[in-house]
Amino acid sequence: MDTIFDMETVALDDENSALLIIDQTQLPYHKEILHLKDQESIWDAIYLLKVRGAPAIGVAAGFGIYLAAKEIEEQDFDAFYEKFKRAKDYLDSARPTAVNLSWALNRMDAVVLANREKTVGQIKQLLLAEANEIKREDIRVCKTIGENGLSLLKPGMGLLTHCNAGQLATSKYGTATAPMYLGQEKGYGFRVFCDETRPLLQGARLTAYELMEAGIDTTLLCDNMAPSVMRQGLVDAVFVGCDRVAKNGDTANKIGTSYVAIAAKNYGIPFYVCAPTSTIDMDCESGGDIHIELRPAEEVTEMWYEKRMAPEGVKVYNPSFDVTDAQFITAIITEYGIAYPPFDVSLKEIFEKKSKAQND
Ligand SMILES: CSC[C@@H](O)[C@@H](O)C(=O)COP(=O)(O)O
Repeated sequence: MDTIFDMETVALDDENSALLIIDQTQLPYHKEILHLKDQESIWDAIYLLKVRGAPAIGVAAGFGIYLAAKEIEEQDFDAFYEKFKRAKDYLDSARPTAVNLSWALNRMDAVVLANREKTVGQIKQLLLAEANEIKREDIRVCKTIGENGLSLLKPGMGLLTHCNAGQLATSKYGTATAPMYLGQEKGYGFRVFCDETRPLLQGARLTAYELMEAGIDTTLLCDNMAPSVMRQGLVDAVFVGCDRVAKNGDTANKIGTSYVAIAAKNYGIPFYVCAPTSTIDMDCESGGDIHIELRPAEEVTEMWYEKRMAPEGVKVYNPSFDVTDAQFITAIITEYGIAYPPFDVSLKEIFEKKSKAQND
């Protein structure tokens, strides 16, 4: 168990009824696998960002709700479903912004409802199969996003990313990092700048760590440095992940993403959002409808310091995400192709392509 690539971000130990995750709050210095056996610890792991990143949260939710279902003793469908629904709503409340959490739980719910004529034992087996499929799909989807993203790049380019939309935020490859990893395999020699991403430093602790483990030329930036390196001509393209993309292309991602997008537009640098279709919410009209998670003040004032840094009693505003307006986004890279503005048209086409592929 040497590098992050030998470990799985999220896995199921069915025999011992446990969800296994790498504790991301301990990285990069401690590689610890947590064995989560009850719903409260799974909820906590999501809320406390031990498992994080939209796709990885979705995979964890799939396995998590399967484990909850497995524990339900009732054999009568209605009694089983009542408890299942309660467990689903509970997990769904762990974090509000990444749509993959409710997307995965709704997918599992649909399996239960479509099989109400079967025995509860059979339904549990179908839930296991669906949770495994959510994970397998995530791996396939990230690889295809990587190939689509790489088609836009040339060897030797300078790339910039914000937050962690890497292997640790997904089951494999990541989304924004997938073109970087695939490029590395082909000897593209990218130079990657990663923003530290305050307040939780996912860029410094996680992205820098995983890119370096893959042997990629990595430079860490404080969050206020991106415009400076862009002005010096060191950045040819920006790649970021996302937590929810609205129908019009407005995109919620980790706080700070929107200012990177605004700076990129100012310097004429393409700004790409890497989005599995599971993260595109066609029921959400625009960024204004996205629920932005507010997190505890201590993450800003205390968490990364030996003693409290900010004055006692200061008011703190700590939103976890911001919305990048569609006008600053050059393209949205999905597993079904690359969507260009106007996004209300191109995203619709992406979903038409998806439903055609699923029906063929
Ligand atoms: C492929 S992960 C995409 C996003 O989920 C990621 O960039 C991000 O914003 C994660 O936020 P986090 O609060 O760490 O879960």
